[in-house]
Amino acid sequence: MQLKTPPEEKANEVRVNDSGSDQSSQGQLSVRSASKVFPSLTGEGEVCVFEDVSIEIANGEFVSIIGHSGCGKSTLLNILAGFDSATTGEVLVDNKPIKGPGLDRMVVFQSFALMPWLSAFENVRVAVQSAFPSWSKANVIAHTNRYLQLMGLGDIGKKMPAHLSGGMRQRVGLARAFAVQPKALMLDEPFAQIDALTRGSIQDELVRMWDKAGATVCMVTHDVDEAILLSDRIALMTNGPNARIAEIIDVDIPRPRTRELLIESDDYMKLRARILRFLIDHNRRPTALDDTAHAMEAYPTSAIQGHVDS
Ligand SMILES: Nc1ncnc2c1ncn2[C@@H]1O[C@H](COP(=O)(O)OP(=O)(O)OP(=O)(O)O)[C@@H](O)[C@H]1O
Repeated sequence: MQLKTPPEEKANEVRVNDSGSDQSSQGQLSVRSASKVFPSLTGEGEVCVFEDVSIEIANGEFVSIIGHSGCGKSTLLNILAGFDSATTGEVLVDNKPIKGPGLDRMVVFQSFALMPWLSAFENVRVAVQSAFPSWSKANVIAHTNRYLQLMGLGDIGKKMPAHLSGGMRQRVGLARAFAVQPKALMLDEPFAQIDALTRGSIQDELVRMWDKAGATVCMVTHDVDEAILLSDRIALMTNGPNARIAEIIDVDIPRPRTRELLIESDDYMKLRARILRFLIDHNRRPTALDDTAHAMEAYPTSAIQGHVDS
């Protein structure tokens, strides 16, 4: 079985973009002893969502974060994206403090976040133009078309987001994110609103793009199978308030991974059981959900089963 290029090797690759200039694929993310405190929603006092969270994500690595609702996964992603800041601790990209959003870190949201007044093509083109202001118009258009095609969107560029399915919209979101050639990509439950069959093919496209682009990826998901299918490592968070990263698990399953191979794999089964056990043990309502059947319901198998069934 062929192994994917290791992250450290990918990190050393030099990509040549359409402008002809070299762009190294650096994108190391560091979260060091970070905490986040919000004013309480009741208006009284404060709530520490997570505390003492530390994780180093290497250049080109794909890391997923899993934990129960409210433990602060999206908050952590927002901090990495620069939309918010940690209350204490350090959050760095390539060893430099993150001070705000930037085109070196693109975010793909569950809700797609496309500009509804622009066509699919324009959504991507505008981002490419902002990222590479010195490029000629022809280069920007060619680059935009290339990424639309890579996501299987060659024919739909003129369509408006409202006229696209959820799967198509998310393909545009991913094309836009990768077209900017960011150092790091934050994915906030990117497939949550997409039906299981479409999800499988977009996940495949995501892996293909990621493998080509060499960007670091940090993804939040509730889907255990999706995390195992896509990730190099999976960080498991305890419940909030005061959530922490309890453990970070290596996914030592060779790439390329297919759903068919995964369901035959003992390593996959063991890993899946380990993560589900963690989630059951950390459930807020242990008596109501303390069996695997309920956990399977809460953490769907769609990423694997949906595709195999098709
Ligand atoms: N701006 C804010 N002000 C106050 N509290 C906030 C703010 N943003 C998030 N929170 C609180 O922080 C906690 C963590 O929210 P967050 O969305 O990061 O959790 P999550 O793990 O991503 O949850 P889910 O899986 O449901 O998306 C929640 O209790 C939420 O109410």
